[in-house]
Amino acid sequence: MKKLLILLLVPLFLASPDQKVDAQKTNFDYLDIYDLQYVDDPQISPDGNTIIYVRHQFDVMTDRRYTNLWSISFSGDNHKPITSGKLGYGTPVWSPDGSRIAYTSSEDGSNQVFVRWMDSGATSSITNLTHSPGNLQWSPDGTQLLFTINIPAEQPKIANLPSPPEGAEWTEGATVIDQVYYQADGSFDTLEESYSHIYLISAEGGAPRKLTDGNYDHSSPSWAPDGGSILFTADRSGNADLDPNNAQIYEMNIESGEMTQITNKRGPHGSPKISPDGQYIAYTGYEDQFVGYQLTDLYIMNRDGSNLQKISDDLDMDVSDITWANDSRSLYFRYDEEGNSKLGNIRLNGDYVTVASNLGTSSIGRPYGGGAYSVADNGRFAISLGSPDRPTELAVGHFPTRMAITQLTNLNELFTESKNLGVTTEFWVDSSVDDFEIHGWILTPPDFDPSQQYPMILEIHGGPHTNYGPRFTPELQLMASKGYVVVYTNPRGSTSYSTEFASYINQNYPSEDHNDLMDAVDYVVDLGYIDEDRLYITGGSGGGVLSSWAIGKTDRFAAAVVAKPVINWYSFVLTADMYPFFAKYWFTEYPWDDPEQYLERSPISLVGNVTTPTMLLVGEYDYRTPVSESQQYYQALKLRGVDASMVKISDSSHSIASTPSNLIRKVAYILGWFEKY
Ligand SMILES: CSCC[C@H](NC=O)C(=O)N[C@@H](CO)C(=O)O
Repeated sequence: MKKLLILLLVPLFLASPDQKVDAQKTNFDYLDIYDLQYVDDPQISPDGNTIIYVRHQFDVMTDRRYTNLWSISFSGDNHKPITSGKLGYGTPVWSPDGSRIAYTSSEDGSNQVFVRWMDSGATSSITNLTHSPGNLQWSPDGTQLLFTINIPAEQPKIANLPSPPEGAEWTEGATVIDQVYYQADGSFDTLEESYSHIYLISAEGGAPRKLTDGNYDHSSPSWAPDGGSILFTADRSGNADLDPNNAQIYEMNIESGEMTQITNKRGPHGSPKISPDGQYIAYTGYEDQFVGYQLTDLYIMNRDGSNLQKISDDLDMDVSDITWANDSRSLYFRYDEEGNSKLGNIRLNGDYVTVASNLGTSSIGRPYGGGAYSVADNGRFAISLGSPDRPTELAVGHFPTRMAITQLTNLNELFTESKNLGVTTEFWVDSSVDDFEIHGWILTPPDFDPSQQYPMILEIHGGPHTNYGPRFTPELQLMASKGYVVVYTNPRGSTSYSTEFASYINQNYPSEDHNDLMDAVDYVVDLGYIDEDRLYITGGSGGGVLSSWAIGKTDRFAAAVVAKPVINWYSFVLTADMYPFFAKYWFTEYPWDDPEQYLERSPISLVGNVTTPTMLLVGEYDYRTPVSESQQYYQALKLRGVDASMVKISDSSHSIASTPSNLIRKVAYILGWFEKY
C-alpha cells in the first residue's frame, strides 16, 4: 500500500505545476510569528453545548507568549472572551454540572486557582498559594477541587556562616546542592528540593487541606465517582530519584486519609482513572524492561488491582491522555500514527477506532506531535485541529455517530489569506538497511518550480523517540520561505510506526537511523530539482546527535548546523538534568564501567573525519543537552582546523522555540551559516 503511494506520488509530484504564488501575498517572514494565534486545551461542557479553550498569542514588545480563555458554542455561535490581557490564563475545567469553570491564572501576581460562575460571569480567586497549582480536578458533587503543588523540603545546612556587617556589600554566597535532581531544563535557577503533594479545597475557597505527606512526589490525582476517594501515582519507595520510571497507583480514602497501594509491577503507571460505574481502573504504562523505548500500553483492572488486562495489544502505538466514556464501556485516548496525532476510542475488549485525526499543538518550533481533546457526556467532543498550512484551530465532532468534524475557529484567517507558505508533500522510501520503509515530508518554497534547482536542508528530529509529521511548523516554513527545500523524516527510532521500528535504536543510538536519513536525502535528490552542491544538514538535540554523526560519516553536505547536540555520551550522562534516566536506560553499564560503549556511539569519535563547515547552536541555559557538549565539538573542530562557529542563544533553555525572538535567532543563524557555503 505504501509502495503504491510512492509510485503514485513521484509522477504526480514531478508533473505538478509550479506552486502558484499570489502576488497580493507576501512570503512568511520572521516577524509574522508574532501574529500567529493558536487554540489549545479545548474543554467541552458536560452537556456538550459550550467549549472553553485557551488562546495563545505573542507580544512583539515583551517577546512573551500570553494565554486567554475563550468560549464558543458547539454550533460555532457566541464566540467570546472569558479573560483578556497579556497574562497567563490556563487549564480550564468544567464543574460536573456545567455551572462553573475553575482555571489557573497569574493575574494576582502569582499563579492561583480561580472559579467563574458561568451564568453571571462572577469570578473569584479561591486560593492564596505560595507555589503554583496544577492538575485541577472537581469533585463529582462539585463542592471541592483537588490540585497539586510542589512543596520545598528542608534545605541542608552544612556551614554556620557569619552575617555581613550592617550595610556591607558581600557577594551573594554559595549554592548548596545535595539532592539528585538539582537542575531541570527550563528552570534557569538551581532547583530547590521539593515534592509534589495533593491538596483539597472547597470550591468556594478557604484553607486547603493537604492529603499526602512525606518526601515523595504524588501525581495524576483523579476522583472516584462516589467522591469518597481519589487515585494518584507515587513512588514511595524512597529511591525514586535514582530509580526513575517507576510509580505505583494508590487509592486514598478522603475522610480517613487511609491509603492502599493498588499496583506493584515495576514500571510507570500513568494517569489512573476510575470508570464512571466505579468498577474498573484504567491506566497507561508498561512493565519496565530498562530500555530507552518501551511501548506505553493501556491497561484496565478491577478496583482492587485484580484481573489486570492490557487492552491495547492491537494498537502497537503509544497511548496517552485517557478519558473514560460515560457508559464505562470504552475509553478515549490520544495516539500518534505514522506522524499523525489522533484521537481514538477503544472498547474494553481491545477493539479501537480513530475518532479524529490531525490534532495540533501550540508549538512555533518543529513539527512534533501532540494535541488536546475533551469529550462531553453525550459523545460530543472538541479537539485542537492541526494542519500543515496554518496554526492549530478548534474543531468539534460527535462519537459514535461520526458527524463530520467541523472547524469552529479561524483565528488565522487573515494570516493565511495574506501569506504565501511552503507546501508539504509526503513520501515513503525503502531503507537501504533492513526491511523498513521510511516516512518523510518535503516542504517546498512558496514559488516552487520543479524544473529549477534548489538548495536543500535535511532537518532531523530529536527525542529520539518522537515523531515529525505534516504539521504547521513556523521554524521550517521560515526556511522554505527563504528558498530552501526542507526535508524531514522519521528514521528508525521514531515513534508512531511500531514497537519494532521505535526500539531498533535501544542502546544502539545512533546507528542505522543514519542510513535511513541518507536514503531519504537520496530519494529527494533523485527527484531532480535539488542542487547537490547545496545540500545542508541540521537538527536539534537527538537531531544534533544525528547531524554531527552524519558529517563524521559523509562529506556530501556543504555545511552543517548541529543544534543542542550530545557529542560525548560519557560527559552527557554526568552533566544532563535527567542523568539517572539516561545512564540507566540508554546504556547497559555506567560510563566508568564500560567507557567503550559510550565512546562508540559518540559523535566525538568521528570528529577526526569531519571536513564539513559546522556551526554549533545551543541555548545558554540548556540543562538537557548541556552547553559543554557543543563546546567539546566546537573545540575539537577548531583543533582540527575545520571551519566552525558556535552560537549560544541568550536566555534560552533546551526549548529554544519557547520565545519567538530566540526561534527567529535560531533560524536566522542557521540560514546565515548555510548562505556562507
Ligand atoms: C539526545 S539527548 C536528549 C534529547 C531530548 N530529549 C528530551 O528532552 C531531545 O531530543 N529533545 C527534542 C525533542 O523534545 C528536541 O527537539 O529538543
